Amino acid sequence: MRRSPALFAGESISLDLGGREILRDISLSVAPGEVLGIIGPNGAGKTSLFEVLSGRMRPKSGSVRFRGSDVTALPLHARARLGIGRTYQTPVVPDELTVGQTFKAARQAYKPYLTRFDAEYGAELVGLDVDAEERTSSLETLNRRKLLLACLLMRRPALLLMDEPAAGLINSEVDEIDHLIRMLSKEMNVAIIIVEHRIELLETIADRVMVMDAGEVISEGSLADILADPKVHAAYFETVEEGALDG
Ligand SMILES: Nc1ncnc2c1ncn2[C@@H]1O[C@H](COP(=O)(O)OP(=O)(O)OP(=O)(O)O)[C@@H](O)[C@H]1O
Repeated sequence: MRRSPALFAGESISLDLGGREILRDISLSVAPGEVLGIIGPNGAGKTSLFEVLSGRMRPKSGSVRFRGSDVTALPLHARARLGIGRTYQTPVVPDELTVGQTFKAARQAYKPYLTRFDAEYGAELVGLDVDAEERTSSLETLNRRKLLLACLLMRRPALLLMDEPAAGLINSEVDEIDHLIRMLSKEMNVAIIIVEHRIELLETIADRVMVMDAGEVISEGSLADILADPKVHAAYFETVEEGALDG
């Protein structure tokens, strides 16, 4: 299959933290509209890789490229302005604010300031149906995730880095997130890199999957390819209970 040119790429990324090697020579790329899934046992380095890709950490070596430019030296907020959005494993909302105030803060986070219509567009995309006067602290996990995602989507990002977007959700809610990710990638051409523990979620949404273990990429390909890879089984069965990769 011929792949479209990369929108975003990490090239030979290595990272040390606290004197330990956390990431070693990791390369990846994603094209517009493509979903790349990243899995790996606990401590594999998935979140650390996101820190480097999003601009919260500088790698020891290697580079990050977006739309052909080297963005390795740009911090998170500068990458956000270019069109890179990131979501976190825990959906931390601004507790003191209402939903409406949160949208307003997001609209005015940086110039050009967005309008109410942009905020409505974001809320509509994610299907967020809550009162603007409601406090964000009273929202359930799914609506917290939707609110934070809406705040990103109102700026129409070209790339989303999503760290376990289904964490803390029940099955029907996971289906909603799954549907949303497919809509964003396939209908709106957003490139998405998603860290996910639940392999069944990747089955329906990921075009390709990359497996990490102990700071390295140990396998890459379709979900069927990586599930058939003995290296992946070895990495999982050494660290998680037997049967985690079945089904
Ligand atoms: N600030 C830090 N200083 C030192 N070591 C760190 C730091 N942050 C993470 N690590 C270590 O880096 C390794 C990779 O952690 P990371 O959180 O990136 O893995 P992960 O694959 O996201 O794991 P999980 O699935 O449990 O979230 C772990 O061994 C962790 O202890």
